[in-house]
Amino acid sequence: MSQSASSEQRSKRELRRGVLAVRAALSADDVAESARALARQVLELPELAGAASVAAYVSVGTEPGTGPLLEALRERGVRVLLPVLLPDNDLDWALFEGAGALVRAGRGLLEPSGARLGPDAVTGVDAVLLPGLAADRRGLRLGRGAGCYDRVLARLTASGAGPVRAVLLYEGELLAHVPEEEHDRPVGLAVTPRGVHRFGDVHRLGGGPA
Ligand SMILES: Nc1nc2c(c(=O)[nH]1)N(C=O)[C@@H](CNc1ccc(C(=O)N[C@@H](CCC(=O)O)C(=O)O)cc1)CN2
Ligand SMILES: Nc1ncnc2c1ncn2[C@@H]1O[C@H](COP(=O)(O)OP(=O)(O)OP(=O)(O)O)[C@@H](O)[C@H]1O
Repeated sequence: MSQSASSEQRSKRELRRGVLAVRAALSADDVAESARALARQVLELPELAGAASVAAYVSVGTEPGTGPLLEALRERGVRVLLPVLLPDNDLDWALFEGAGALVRAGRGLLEPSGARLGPDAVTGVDAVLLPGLAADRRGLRLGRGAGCYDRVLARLTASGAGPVRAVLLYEGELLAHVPEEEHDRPVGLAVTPRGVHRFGDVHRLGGGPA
């Protein structure tokens, strides 16, 4: 198990490098245009139509952009929770209260400056929009490698909460296969600037909600 896990870990590292190199070549205009398109795609999701609360993230650099999306969700009256990175790589959460209430944090991140709601706050939302670097047709997702969102997905499962889980990606990051470790849990959909990709329950691995 440790043998195959470490080869999967090496594959994950290589894949992350490749995706980040492609993202690094995007211009600021590319990122801004994609962010607008991504906002349109997410806002049109029927899965989000009745959502009162959504957990999202504040994009930085060339990540799939969430700026226009965060503003639009807030305008809709949606309660938007944003992550705050904890020293052990778990995530705390605080409310999005406008771009002016975001502060520079470690590791190049922008985080909300308001009251912390606790790591379990994410179990009370209707939808979670996850950052990621790639996903495959089973819905398995590759993240930055700190395991932050693996913890979030595990926490959702453990609590029995069933929010929509959607990873935001660029189109080219939808792959036939991403390396899989035992702790990986699938998401339900991927949203890109071009469209929505729903992953069938038939491919769902053990541990997820029915
Ligand atoms: N915009 C954004 N916010 C997010 C995440 C994310 O991927 N994107 N996260 C997703 O989990 C969480 C923060 N987790 C992080 C974990 C590790 C590193 C990190 O190791 N950064 C490198 C430099 C940048 C990089 O490699 O991409 C470092 O500090 O060396 C950054 C964020 C919550 N907030
Ligand atoms: N539920 C969990 N609790 C604590 N640590 C975990 C959990 N799930 C995974 N991890 C740890 O997180 C580390 C990174 O895992 P992995 O490489 O799959 O990250 P990732 O999914 O790419 O990143 P992220 O979840 O941050 O987006 C691994 O060492 C793994 O053991």
